[in-house]
Amino acid sequence: MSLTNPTHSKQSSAAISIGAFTFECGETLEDVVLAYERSGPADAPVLLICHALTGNQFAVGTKDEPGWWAGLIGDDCPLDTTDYQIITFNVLGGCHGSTGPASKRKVSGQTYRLEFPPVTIRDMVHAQYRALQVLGFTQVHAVLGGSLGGMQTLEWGLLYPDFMKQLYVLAATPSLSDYGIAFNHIGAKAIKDDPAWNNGNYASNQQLHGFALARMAGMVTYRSGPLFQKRFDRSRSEPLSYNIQSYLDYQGEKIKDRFDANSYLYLLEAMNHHDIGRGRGGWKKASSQFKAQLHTISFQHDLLYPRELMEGFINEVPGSKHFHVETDYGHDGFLVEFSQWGGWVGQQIRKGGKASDCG
Ligand SMILES: CC(=O)SCCNC(=O)CCNC(=O)[C@H](O)C(C)(C)COP(=O)(O)OP(=O)(O)OC[C@H]1O[C@@H](n2cnc3c(N)ncnc32)[C@H](O)[C@@H]1OP(=O)(O)O
Ligand SMILES: N[C@@H](CCO)C(=O)O
Repeated sequence: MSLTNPTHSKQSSAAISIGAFTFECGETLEDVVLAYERSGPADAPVLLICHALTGNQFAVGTKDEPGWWAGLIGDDCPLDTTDYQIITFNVLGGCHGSTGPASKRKVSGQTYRLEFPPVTIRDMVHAQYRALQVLGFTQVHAVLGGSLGGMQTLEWGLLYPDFMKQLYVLAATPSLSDYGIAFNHIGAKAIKDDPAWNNGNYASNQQLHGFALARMAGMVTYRSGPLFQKRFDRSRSEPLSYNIQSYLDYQGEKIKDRFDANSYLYLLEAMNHHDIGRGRGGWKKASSQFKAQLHTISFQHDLLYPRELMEGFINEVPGSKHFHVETDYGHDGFLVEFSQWGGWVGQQIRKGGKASDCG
């Protein structure tokens, strides 16, 4: 294990080797590495955070580059780093330091690209479990995550039901809806039909116009009509271009700078395949197998994981709790407006203690 880029005495990022790992598909990779971020006192109970599709291990980040849950995590914040330590892994199949399609094979030095094994949500969880074992943990206090991170959280509760006391699933359902698969299909097709993609052997992410299109289609489902209406209201900065158009163009270009297209394809496929009922007699039967207390949070206007689907699921899980957030953000509500729902999470974690929010 190597420690790199520590930002202050209580926070560090590193990568850990879990050795040979056999995927659900039966393929084995010899030297699998998971990158992770760790904050808070080393002897405190662990809150394990699972990231979403284009997320990474930097949930906390640094002062100069705050992480994607920086407003939720910290001293006296809902995820309180005076009482808990926070650990976040970059998923197996990701592109921020964990082994994935953009990684190089150890012996030949060749990039895996499409020779990387198909990765499932269950593979991601098994790999993180192995990494936590290597780090010396036998239990965590809670597992939390939104979207793809919520799918991992659900699988954590079923694959390792005694490993945690609580689960927090934000904006995720027991399986991905046909509506979700439909948009993933449009995104995947936009990438694969781009000649520059070249069957995964692209010279550079920057050339992939199809990747930009995939992100643009995704962004429409991560936000909502009301948000776009309030933000843009048919406004234009140029005579022939609406601001919603330049916004989507901008988001499409931005993804190419921060994510690998093959990794994106693998993670879309993992989301499509996600189904807690697979091999467990269906999702209702699986729902009875959680031992940790399950908490779910839905977000108004979430087209992909709507409130009705989340509540239909949670009603099957005895002792579980649900919180619905009124927001214009839709699905991406789990990345913003922490003051709306962070207090509820903090209160549940602390079992009725103070419900602070840090901004
Ligand atoms: C849990 C996870 O792991 S998910 C991973 C987290 N993801 C990320 O951190 C990256 C993805 N980012 C996001 O999803 C968002 O930034 C959020 C949800 C964190 C915050 O969203 P918002 O505050 O609504 O900002 P949003 O991303 O929609 O847009 C702002 C950007 O669009 C640009 N923009 C806004 N309007 C326009 C326009 N009309 N034309 C061009 N660009 C525009 C802004 O300049 C800004 O640019 P910047 O990102 O370079 O600063
Ligand atoms: N907008 C987030 C959530 C997608 O589910 C992301 O890009 O990861």
